[in-house]
Amino acid sequence: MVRGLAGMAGVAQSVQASSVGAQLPPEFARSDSEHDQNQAGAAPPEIPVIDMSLSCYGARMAEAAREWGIFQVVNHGVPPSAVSELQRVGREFFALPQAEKQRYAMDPSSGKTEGYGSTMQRGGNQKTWADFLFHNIAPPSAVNHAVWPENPEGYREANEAYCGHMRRLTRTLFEVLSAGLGLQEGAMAEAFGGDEVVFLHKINFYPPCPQPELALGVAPHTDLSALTVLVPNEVPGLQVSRDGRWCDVEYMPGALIVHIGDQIEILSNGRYKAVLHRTTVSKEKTRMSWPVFVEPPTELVVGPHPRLITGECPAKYKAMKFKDYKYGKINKLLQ
Ligand SMILES: O=C(O)CCC(=O)C(=O)O
Ligand SMILES: [Fe+2]
Repeated sequence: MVRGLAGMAGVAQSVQASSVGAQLPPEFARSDSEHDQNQAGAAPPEIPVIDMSLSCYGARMAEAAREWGIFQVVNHGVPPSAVSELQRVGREFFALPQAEKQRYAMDPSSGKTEGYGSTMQRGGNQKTWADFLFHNIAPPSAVNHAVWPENPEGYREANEAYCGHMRRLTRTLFEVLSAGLGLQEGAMAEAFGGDEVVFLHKINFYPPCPQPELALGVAPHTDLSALTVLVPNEVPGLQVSRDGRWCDVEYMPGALIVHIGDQIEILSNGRYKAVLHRTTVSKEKTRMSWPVFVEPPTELVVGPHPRLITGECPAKYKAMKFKDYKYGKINKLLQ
């Protein structure tokens, strides 16, 4: 499995600034192995949609986490106004002049992993067609408001309001997914740090690309997080790998997309699967997405839950501090 990482090695130059020519600059071209594996024939299977207002949704959600590692949720309780306000401030931030966005530039080489940047992946040889903004939104001890944009107006309020909804939704997802493993409802929340669980907000901005069939917005990867809750805009592009083919995630107005990340796969000792995914880009349209990565605090050790290690099913993963896992994955030392 390719275990790349979305968007950690940032460079200040923006993709938006590169998107003027008729041809794709060569450093953005996909490698051969990432060209479409879609075969002709049967229609690809559809990503599960879970209606959280139904009484029996828990079993379906657990099944989706086992079989797919991704699902969409509807009737999730996050008000549409909170989502549209989050999208508005994100759109308006990316519409600001380059110099203003640059004030928030990230610089991972000096330890500044939050802020604005462009993705450069796989040893820096291949760029992906995306600009982004990263910052923590919770808990308060992990938040640095200096990297939150001052403009547009309402940016902070929109992020804080959305964060409250993410905390509530995540609590429910953790409970349901714990129960699906035969664990106590509170097991997952506790294993990922209780009130100290970290919410990292990212905004992805994929401008129109002159040769979209040659480029990718985000290269194939699984998320480092425990889970990720993502709002897309209406432009399709997210794909997940299933039985050797890439399946499109259909845009469903009002739905949120939940990815199982590496930490839940590890905690569940492989019963739930972190989803391998990537994004394609469009020739005419700007795609945007707003993922919130729900992560353990950096010093917390995550490993398979003791109740899920048995004689028949020994531990499949090494327990380690989240910061060591992150470092290892970013530097491709794992696997
Ligand atoms: O834009 C998307 O839909 C997915 C982005 C993604 O996978 C990521 O930022 O980790
Ligand atoms: Fe991702």
